[in-house]
Amino acid sequence: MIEAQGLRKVYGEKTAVDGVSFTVQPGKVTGFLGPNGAGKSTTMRMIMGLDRPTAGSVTVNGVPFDRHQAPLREIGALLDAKAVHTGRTAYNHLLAMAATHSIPKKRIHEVIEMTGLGDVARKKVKGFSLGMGQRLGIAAALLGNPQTIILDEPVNGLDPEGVLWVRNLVKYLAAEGRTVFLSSHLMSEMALTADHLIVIGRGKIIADAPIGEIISGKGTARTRVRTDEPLRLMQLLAGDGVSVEAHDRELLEVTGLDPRGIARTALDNRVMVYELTPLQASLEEAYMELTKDEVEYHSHITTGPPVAATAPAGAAENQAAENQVPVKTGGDQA
Ligand SMILES: Nc1ncnc2c1ncn2[C@@H]1O[C@H](COP(=O)(O)OP(=O)(O)OP(=O)(O)O)[C@@H](O)[C@H]1O
Repeated sequence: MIEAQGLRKVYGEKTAVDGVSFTVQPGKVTGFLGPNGAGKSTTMRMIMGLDRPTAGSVTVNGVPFDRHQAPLREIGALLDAKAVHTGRTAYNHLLAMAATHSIPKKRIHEVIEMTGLGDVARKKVKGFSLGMGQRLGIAAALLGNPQTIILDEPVNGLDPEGVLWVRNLVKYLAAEGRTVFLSSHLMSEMALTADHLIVIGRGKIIADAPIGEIISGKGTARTRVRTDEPLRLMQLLAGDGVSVEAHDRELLEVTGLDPRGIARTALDNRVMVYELTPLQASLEEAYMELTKDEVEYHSHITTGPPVAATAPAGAAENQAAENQVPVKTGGDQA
């Protein structure tokens, strides 16, 4: 378990982490999300005793990292895959780490096998690809068979097989009752991997909840509707807080009204509907909504969106249906 209490880190004028408190529970994969510069790496470094907090405290399995007699056996971390002596072979890198904790050679072979490094274990690290370096970092994190594992961007540079492997590995480790804390900017991957999320923005915790709660609490629920009178239904549904997009001649996507409300309107007006599918918001949408005011480094989109057609109720639908172009209509339009 990882427990942070009022954890704060100030670098000169910059408050990187602003008094955060959270608990990372065993038996779950906890994702750590936040925009660039939000304070994720600084928090992870403080957990690992690599940065001293300006205020507050953080413990790993009940004890601050630097008070553990054998820290590698308590917590394993991949923070920077490049922080390796590149003149050493992968095996010797692990051997040097193992020697500090009297970890037997058998365990080195186990983690090499587990991380798929068997063929390159005797090769010098300086020739390693990004993905091989990540695998070695994960091998090092697992070396002491620790109860708690922290991985900062573990899938960075991994091929699809490697991404799947990390996903299954962290789920397996959590299922064994270990504490797994990982960061990633890949929302789709996080959605498949994490049970719980902690979201940080500008050094402060902005969400700490099970992933399902975060998605349902922030994303906007939509409903896919199939009907043979899309234009009529579009006009009937559009109103205050309801927007409707036409996707093709028969398909609408409705935001702001639940399937029952859509069915009621269709029935009252004798419009036949032959599909009503609730669409769950994605983690990416929920995350963007959560962090929209917390992003320090904004991108500026210079090209327009691929689909530009938006219109008030009744205006552009005919054109859209003809062209089979998505078009929005409804009360939330400007
Ligand atoms: N050693 C340092 N000296 C000064 N400022 C620092 C230092 N380390 C981090 N910072 C600043 O603290 C803030 C938080 O940085 P941190 O690396 O923890 O963010 P992050 O969430 O990990 O970002 P990213 O997703 O880009 O890796 C940033 O504004 C960063 O510039």
